[in-house]
Amino acid sequence: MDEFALIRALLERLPAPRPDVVVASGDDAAVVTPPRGQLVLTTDALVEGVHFLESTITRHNLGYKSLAVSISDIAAMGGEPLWATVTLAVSPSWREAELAELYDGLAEACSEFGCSVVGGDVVSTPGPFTVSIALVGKAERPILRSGARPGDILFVTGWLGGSAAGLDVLQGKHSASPVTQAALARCHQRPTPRIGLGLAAARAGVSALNDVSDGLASELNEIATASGVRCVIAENQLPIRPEVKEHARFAGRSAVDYALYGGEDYELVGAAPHEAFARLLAAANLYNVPVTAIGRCEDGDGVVMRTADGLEVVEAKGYNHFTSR
Ligand SMILES: Nc1ncnc2c1ncn2[C@@H]1O[C@H](COP(=O)(O)OP(=O)(O)OP(=O)(O)O)[C@@H](O)[C@H]1O
Ligand SMILES: Cc1ncc(C[n+]2csc(CCOP(=O)(O)O)c2C)c(N)n1
Ligand SMILES: [Mg+2]
Ligand SMILES: [Mg+2]
Ligand SMILES: [Mg+2]
Repeated sequence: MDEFALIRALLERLPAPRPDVVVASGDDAAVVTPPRGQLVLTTDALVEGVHFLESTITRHNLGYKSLAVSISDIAAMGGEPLWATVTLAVSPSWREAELAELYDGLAEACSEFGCSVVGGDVVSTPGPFTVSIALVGKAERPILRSGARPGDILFVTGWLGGSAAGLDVLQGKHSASPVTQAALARCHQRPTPRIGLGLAAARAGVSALNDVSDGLASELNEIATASGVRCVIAENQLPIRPEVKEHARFAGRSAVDYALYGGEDYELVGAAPHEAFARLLAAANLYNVPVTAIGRCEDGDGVVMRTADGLEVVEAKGYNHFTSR
């Protein structure tokens, strides 16, 4: 592979940039026109062997997911994505055609979510393949993790547990039916960042927001710590994906564990005063994605869950890069 021919071939896969991009790839840096409001910046890396294996994701879906997870962080700020840079550390085991497939997935996510790749870097590595994406977005009223107050309602968008159960399926741990397996694999490979609901949350006056990358337990603990509140959730209110319950029965695991500790669902979890929550629910009708109340914020600290047996402490023990393996 020639570095410069590779870059040209990859750029051909991308859609035309947004109108606010003055100079995209091709010069020393990109040039963009700043929007009104505030800018939000995020970056995340996906590493072969840690975030994916050849058996757990296609090249196309890896491109899609690597942008989707960064968009999810912008959504969790109540913002919308604008411009991305993409860094590839390519190991010798990868061929140009596989990188082109990855770029097709990236291009699909750019078109679907309205953002542009404006630059990047390609380097060789003796180590595992790595894709790292930096993303700039805009937010008129950024929603922090620290704004939750006692009395606020805790809520989560969409469905939980699908990604971790999907990873089980993709690693050969079978679940009930082929239809269930396909649905769970899709959750793992193609998460949908909740941009519309994040914007609706900002307009509604939601007080705190986070996205579910490491697991609901971890994200709620981050809100509790940043806001100085106690999060009290109810086990029987968690919106666990029905296919996860089916898979969990076959796997002999608890469906609630997938929801609390599995991670990579890229749903939004937040807190809102009653009136703001009512406004969010009304707006959510537009998006065909449920918004579910899962508990309340109280005075105190930490996260607890009401179960049939009483209150259980929910530790911050989701995915952790330095303790999970
Ligand atoms: N190497 C670093 N240098 C500076 N800040 C960092 C670094 N790594 C993480 N952070 C910051 O720490 C905070 C928490 O990072 P973390 O990666 O846990 O959040 P996240 O991206 O929402 O979660 P996830 O990576 O699980 O999706 C973020 O504000 C992030 O920008
Ligand atoms: C092969 C394989 N093994 C395990 C996992 C699970 N996993 C990896 S990183 C992570 C948290 C999110 O990443 P980050 O915190 O870096 O944003 C999770 C849940 C996977 N996806 N693939
Ligand atoms: Mg991160
Ligand atoms: Mg996040
Ligand atoms: Mg993480």
